[in-house]
Amino acid sequence: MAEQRASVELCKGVNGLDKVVLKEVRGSSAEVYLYGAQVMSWKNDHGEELLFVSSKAIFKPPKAIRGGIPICFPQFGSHGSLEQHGFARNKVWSIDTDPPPFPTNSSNKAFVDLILKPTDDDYKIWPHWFEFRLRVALGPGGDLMLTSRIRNTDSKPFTFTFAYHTYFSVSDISEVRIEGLETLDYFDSLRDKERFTEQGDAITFESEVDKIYISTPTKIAVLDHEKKRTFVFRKDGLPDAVVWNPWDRKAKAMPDFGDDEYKHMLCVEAAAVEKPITLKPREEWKGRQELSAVPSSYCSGQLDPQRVLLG
Ligand SMILES: O=P(O)(O)OC[C@H]1O[C@H](O)[C@H](O)[C@@H](O)[C@@H]1O
Repeated sequence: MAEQRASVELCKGVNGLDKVVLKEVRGSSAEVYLYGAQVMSWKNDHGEELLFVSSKAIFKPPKAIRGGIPICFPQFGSHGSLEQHGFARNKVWSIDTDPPPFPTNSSNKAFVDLILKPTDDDYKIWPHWFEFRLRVALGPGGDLMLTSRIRNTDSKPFTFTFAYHTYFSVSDISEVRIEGLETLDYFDSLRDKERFTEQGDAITFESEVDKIYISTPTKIAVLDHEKKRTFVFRKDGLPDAVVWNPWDRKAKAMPDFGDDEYKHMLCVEAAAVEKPITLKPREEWKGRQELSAVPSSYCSGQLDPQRVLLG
């Protein structure tokens, strides 16, 4: 049998938008659109889609695409004077053919490097020169790794907030719980961004949620009982975690989101919001999010969050 190789291919996606398709030896894959540097698909080695993309998503600039992993930069949400979630998700990025080296060995991964540099028009909106490099990599086991490196190429400092706005695909939101955020403080965006403390239990969903958990552990688990699947979420350089589900009322109000789709998605987002990041000239910041999807049979048919979180 011919040896399977990891592959990276540039091709056309919805509406002729450029996308890069990453494939790994055991069959997992990921798709990254140059529009927004947005991961729009992540499939395991059985070909099952792990990310949610709305059936009503609009693949047309200048609006951000509803689903996948949009990048919120240089502003998360409405925490500043820029448009909601900043402009990085509305820009066409380029393939970076000569990125500065990474300290880790990437020879056994399918990956692509993308870059965003501001134009003169962008500079008018946010008057700072920077280079934003994103590496999207798929590990041999199907793990999806996103690494952002943002460098200040200006002569004055700048400050930003950031999030990997990850839309997970779930069987039914009422069957899902998050482990790893209990007892933490959070800002509740539905209550004037006021600060509260989460109670001791795992987080479950029965109404709209829009919270920014502050200084979370680096590892979080999203357990989907019906699918018998656990997403394990690791992050680095991104102290906070946003959790969002619009529920029925807000779903109906969003033109690019189906009325019932809130049942099948959950956003959990590695973020830096509470303490904005400041970069001096020539300084670089790095923020990483790593996702894996583990079948529950991994734990002998039992979902054992302690093992998932500590393992
Ligand atoms: O509709 P968007 O601009 O993509 O934002 C979608 C959502 O993103 C985040 O999760 C925010 O916390 C929410 O407040 C916001 O509604």
